[in-house]
Amino acid sequence: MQGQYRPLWLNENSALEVLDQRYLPHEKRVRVLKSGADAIEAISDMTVRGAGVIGNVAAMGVYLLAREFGDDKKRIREEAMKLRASRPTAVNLMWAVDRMLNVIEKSDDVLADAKAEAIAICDEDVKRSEAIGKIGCNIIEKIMEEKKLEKINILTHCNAGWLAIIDSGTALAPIYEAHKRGIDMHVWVDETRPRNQGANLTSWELSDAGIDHTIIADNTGGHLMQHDMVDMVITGADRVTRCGDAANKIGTYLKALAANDNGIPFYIALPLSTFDPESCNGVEEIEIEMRSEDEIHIMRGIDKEGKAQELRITPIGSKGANYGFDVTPARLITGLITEEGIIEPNETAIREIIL
Ligand SMILES: CSC[C@H]1O[C@H](OP(=O)(O)O)[C@H](O)[C@@H]1O
Repeated sequence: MQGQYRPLWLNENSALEVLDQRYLPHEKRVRVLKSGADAIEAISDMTVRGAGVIGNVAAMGVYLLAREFGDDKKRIREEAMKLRASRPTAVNLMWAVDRMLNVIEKSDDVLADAKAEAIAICDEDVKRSEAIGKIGCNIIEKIMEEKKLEKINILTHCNAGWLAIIDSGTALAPIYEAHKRGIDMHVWVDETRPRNQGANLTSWELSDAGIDHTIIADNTGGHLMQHDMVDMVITGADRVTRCGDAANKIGTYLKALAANDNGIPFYIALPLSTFDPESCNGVEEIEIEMRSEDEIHIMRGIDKEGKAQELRITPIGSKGANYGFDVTPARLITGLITEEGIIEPNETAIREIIL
């Protein structure tokens, strides 16, 4: 299951190797995960991140638990529950652990079945992201036709490329497909404070693919939209309720408001595994991850000599509040791009597909 654009793979000893996303774009470091505890740590400290990949690593983490605890299904389940709680917002994590545990429950050969299921979950994401790419690209072409555009400007927030869902992502999948189809395009990349997934990861992916892009400070999008410099917005999602509210990286909601005010189409791209049928009102029902305030106070990067540095940018003593996600209400979303087609963000349309 190793491919050029895979952020995780099994090595020859069947241990899990992951691309350590904390060091990108400056260093391509690989971390080896040998146990369920390693997988929990890698998800919590954001060695790996992005809704889909968190789910993949969680699935592999359950397989690693099977390697540790053999046929002891009770122990595997207990440890898997810790894995399930390693980040609270992205629903793919819970979905993947539950799917693994269902297979293990019925299995007579726990290790072999766990390995096969974890690989299947990863491989299915390749198909999902490919389909999202094609379906989303058709929308890009439609918008260009309607607006008679020769070149399209797309804004994206955070990173929802192949580092987040193998092999081409969710929000970036239509952009990769458009590039393949030879569409003239430019991407505005929100830096995505405080962890800078846009500035560090999306820009790295797009540079590697040779796609024209510009990194902007998070607060720039509204201004660009007022001046007709954005034709559409596409983001990923960590959890979408059965009524169409979408939790995504903090700051997404403000972009959706600005897009709505300026009549700009705002799409969310997601695999069906990101839907949460249990919840409806996302603002009230989705748990928002709170992360360490250090991520607000401290910037990481490299100096002129290429040496890694951490710099405190706030006064010692000032408090920081680090909300990881926000919820964009369905009324601000033009459409949900999924592997099954475009879904309107409302309960009737979503129920038809997921229930
Ligand atoms: C495929 S969705 C990617 C998704 O992941 C982000 O969160 P994080 O970097 O904290 O895992 C974000 O909300 C993106 O849209």
